Amino acid sequence: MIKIAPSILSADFAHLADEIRDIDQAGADYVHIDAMDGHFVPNLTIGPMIVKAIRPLTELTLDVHLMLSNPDLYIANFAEAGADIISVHVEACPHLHRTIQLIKEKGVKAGVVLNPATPVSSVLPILHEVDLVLQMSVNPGFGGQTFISSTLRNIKELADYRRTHYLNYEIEVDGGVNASTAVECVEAGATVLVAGSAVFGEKDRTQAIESIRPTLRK
Ligand SMILES: O=C(CO)[C@H](O)[C@H](O)COP(=O)(O)O
Repeated sequence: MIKIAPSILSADFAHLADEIRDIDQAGADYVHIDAMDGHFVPNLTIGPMIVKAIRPLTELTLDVHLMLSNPDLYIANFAEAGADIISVHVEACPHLHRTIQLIKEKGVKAGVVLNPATPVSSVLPILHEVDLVLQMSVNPGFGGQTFISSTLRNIKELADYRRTHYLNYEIEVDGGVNASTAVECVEAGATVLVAGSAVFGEKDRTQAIESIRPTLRK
């Protein structure tokens, strides 16, 4: 089954608790939480305090995507706040292996993230250590952007590597995912689809989630 991870970046922050309960009842698998620092990406969003506030509202997996220049400084805070998965950008981690170990030592699943222009070769040495690889299909920082289809090549490469090396990491794709782009992502090998505006921009979240969840699987 393909997992759907609504990104709360597109939620109504004045009613965040209602938005979380709504996607929970609508069949979401993860709550995707984008933490941005105004330095690694040109936007400021969510910190550990918000993750802590969300934690008692749902038993869904809290999938935290750190778009921070120095993620090592904040991993403990996000883990203690209740994150289930913490993902860090390869472009932001000069000591990626150490950062991934730091996440795992906190008892949290570890993910590595690639920007659209980053080659898969940059994460090959860490793929046997991670639970998830997040392929950005837009340049990170904002919701509502157009899907960059050249990133499908990376998804295919990650899926091929997973198969040929008998690994189990999830392949998550984030940015411009909707009912039509979701099909190509899953055909390429993605197993988790992040969707912000395609879920929170719709009134009926059950229908929105089901229209994004393709039935086919590679
Ligand atoms: O990480 C992100 C932006 O950096 C968001 O999760 C992503 O853009 C989701 O929004 P949308 O589905 O509207 O493209």
